[in-house]
Amino acid sequence: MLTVEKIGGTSMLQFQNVLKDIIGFPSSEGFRYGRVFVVSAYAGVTNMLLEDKKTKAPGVYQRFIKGEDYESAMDDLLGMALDINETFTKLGLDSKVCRDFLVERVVQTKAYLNSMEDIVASGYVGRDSIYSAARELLASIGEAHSAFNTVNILRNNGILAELVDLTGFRDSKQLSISERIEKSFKNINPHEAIIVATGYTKGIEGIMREYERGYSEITFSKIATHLHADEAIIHKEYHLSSADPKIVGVDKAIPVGRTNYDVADQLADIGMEAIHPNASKPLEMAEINLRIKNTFEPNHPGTVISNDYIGPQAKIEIIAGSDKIVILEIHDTSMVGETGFDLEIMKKFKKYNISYIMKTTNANSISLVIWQADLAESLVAELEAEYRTVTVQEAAIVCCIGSNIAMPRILARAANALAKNDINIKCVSQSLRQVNMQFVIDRAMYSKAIICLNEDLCWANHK
Ligand SMILES: Nc1ncnc2c1ncn2[C@@H]1O[C@H](COP(=O)(O)OP(=O)(O)O)[C@@H](O)[C@H]1O
Ligand SMILES: N[C@@H](CC(=O)OP(=O)(O)O)C(=O)O
Repeated sequence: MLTVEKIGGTSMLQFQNVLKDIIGFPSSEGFRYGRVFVVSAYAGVTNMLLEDKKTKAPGVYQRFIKGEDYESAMDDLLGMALDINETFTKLGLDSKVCRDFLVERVVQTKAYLNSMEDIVASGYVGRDSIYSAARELLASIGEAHSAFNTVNILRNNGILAELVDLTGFRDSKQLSISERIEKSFKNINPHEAIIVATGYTKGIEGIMREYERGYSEITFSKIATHLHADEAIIHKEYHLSSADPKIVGVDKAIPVGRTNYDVADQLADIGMEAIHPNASKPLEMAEINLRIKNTFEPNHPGTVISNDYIGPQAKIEIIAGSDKIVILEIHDTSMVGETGFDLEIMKKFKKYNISYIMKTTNANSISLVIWQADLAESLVAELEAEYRTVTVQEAAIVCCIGSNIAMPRILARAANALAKNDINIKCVSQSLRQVNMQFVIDRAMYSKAIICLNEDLCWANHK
């Protein structure tokens, strides 16, 4: 049995639970090797290195690119990381060894950043490529720190453990992410020791550049497919739940239990943060099941995502959505009966590299939901130049998703739940495959909509 398991940042901060309940001790029941752990940085560390994921408060990287004092931000980061280390000494972490490792990385990174600053000032090299290298370099410290500590704690508890450092810190070889993973695992036998790999992988394409935050799930999914794992497991702060526990409350968030990769695609499309949008596809293609477990409920089997699962009863499994979208509508009376009208609009979307989330159409209008971050004023101007009316509204999208929702009344129930709560549906869509009903609503109503849909479609059936 070989499993590849990712441990999220919030769980890493509670390492006593990871050690006792997830990894265990050689003397404890059920302990086994054959496990590769891919670890994220401790929660908060990447925020300090780059910028806060939610509030965007600047970290070292943002200060560096703005020409501000990044060195003291780096010192603060080091202080915070060493404080985290202190909390683990009672678990067996060797303060001196772990401190020396971290200090060396931080000192060397400062030196790299200083040189980069000089190169940018010289004007000989483009800023963007230097900044993007700095972002990669800084991000890698978070996972190097947590992976190094993990191996140190495991060894000090009599557990055989090997570090696979994918950050390539002093490695000048130009390898892609997949090549580095392949090379690093060449002489590793996961059945002889617990393997701990950094969630950050250095590669010529740049894991930050390609996948942005949450990238450790990309490393995880690439390792799982490379090693042909029997199962890929993500250990997280919450179960994969019927709705975001932070919105509906943990008591109303029902663990999904089982679902399929079709549902995972729907979640990826709206950027649902519980799984990185690009992580599940390679696992699906390799026919590896993905299990999402709650670190703090170790005996609960969690949720298994597989290729062919169809729920035995028709039900909504997940309510998800986003309040970071806009709806764009093209209305033109010349559209009716015209062939290829949509094609011209799509050519513009392709030119701007925009993938839409939802599309609905009638005789003379086409509505598209896209990420607000993708909306370019010049695209709107181009559309306005060609079509009668172009409307853009900031909005939110809520989706009711399930592997088996093809049943009468379900759409009516969802619409009714929104109506009862005075939430107007601006636009609606459901494809023939019937796995996802999508509603565009007023942005201010987003949380209320998630709460009432979860209550009426998931919680009411669960009680
Ligand atoms: N249906 C859902 N089930 C579980 N979590 C969800 C769901 N929808 C949104 N989330 C959010 O996803 C977040 C997980 O974020 P992430 O940064 O990946 O955590 P971790 O540090 O465990 O990797 C949680 O904070 C939670 O609020
Ligand atoms: N630490 C990185 C990578 C990651 O995947 O973290 P987490 O598993 O905590 O979302 C980040 O914050 O983006």
